[in-house]
Amino acid sequence: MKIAPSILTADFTKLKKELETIETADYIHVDIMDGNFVPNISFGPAITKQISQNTKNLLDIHLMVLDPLKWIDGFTFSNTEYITVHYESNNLDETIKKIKQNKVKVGISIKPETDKEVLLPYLKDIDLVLVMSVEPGFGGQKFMASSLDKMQYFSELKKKNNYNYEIEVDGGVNLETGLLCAKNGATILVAGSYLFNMEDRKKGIEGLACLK
Ligand SMILES: O=C(CO)[C@H](O)[C@H](O)COP(=O)(O)O
Ligand SMILES: [Fe+2]
Repeated sequence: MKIAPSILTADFTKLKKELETIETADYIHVDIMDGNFVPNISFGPAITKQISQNTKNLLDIHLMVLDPLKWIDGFTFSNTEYITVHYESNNLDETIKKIKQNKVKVGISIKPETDKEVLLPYLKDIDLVLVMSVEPGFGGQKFMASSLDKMQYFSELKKKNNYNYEIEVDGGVNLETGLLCAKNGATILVAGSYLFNMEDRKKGIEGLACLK
C-alpha cells in the first residue's frame, strides 16, 4: 500500500519540520480548495511551491476547484507526480489534455454522491482514480463506508481490462478504515488528521503501508 499524508492538517508555521516527519511516505497529498467548488479555501500555487521546494517527496495534487484548467500550470512543479481534478468541475476533457501536455500523471476524483459509472469513458486513459470517502472540503471527517463499493468496482474493472490506474482513497482514513480500503482494492491511502495527530508519524505511515 502506498501512503500520501495530506498536508492540510499540518502546522504551517513549521512547514519544513512537518514535511520531514512524513518523508518516508510515497507522496505528499496537497489539497487545493477555492471556496467555490467546496465551501472552504486552503492555499494556492505560492504555498504549494514552498512545499515543493522543501520536500524530496513527490506531490499528489488534489484540485477541488471549479475551473481547474486555469490552474494546471501553477501546480506543475518538477516533483508533481499527479494532478487530480474532479469529474464535477468544468472543462474536464480539456483539463486532462493540459495535464498530459505538462507531462504530469492524471487523476480524476468523484464526490461521494456521484455515480461511479460516469468515469467509465475515462478509465483507459488515466493514471489514478480518487475515491472520496468524505464530502470534499474539510479534513477530520468520518469515513463513509459507501465508498468501499466504488473501490471494489474500479479494482474489478482494472483487473478485467488490464487498466493501469491507481485507486486512491481520501477522507477519514485510519488503521481501521484503511484496512477496509485495502481489502476492497485501494492502492494509495491519503491520511491527514490520523497521521498529523500522531506523535510518531513514521510509525503511523509504516502501519498504514503494511495494510493489504
Ligand atoms: O481532500 C480532502 C478533504 O476534502 C483531504 O485530503 C482529506 O479530508 C484528508 O483529511 P483526513 O484524513 O483528515 O480526512
Ligand atoms: Fe484530498
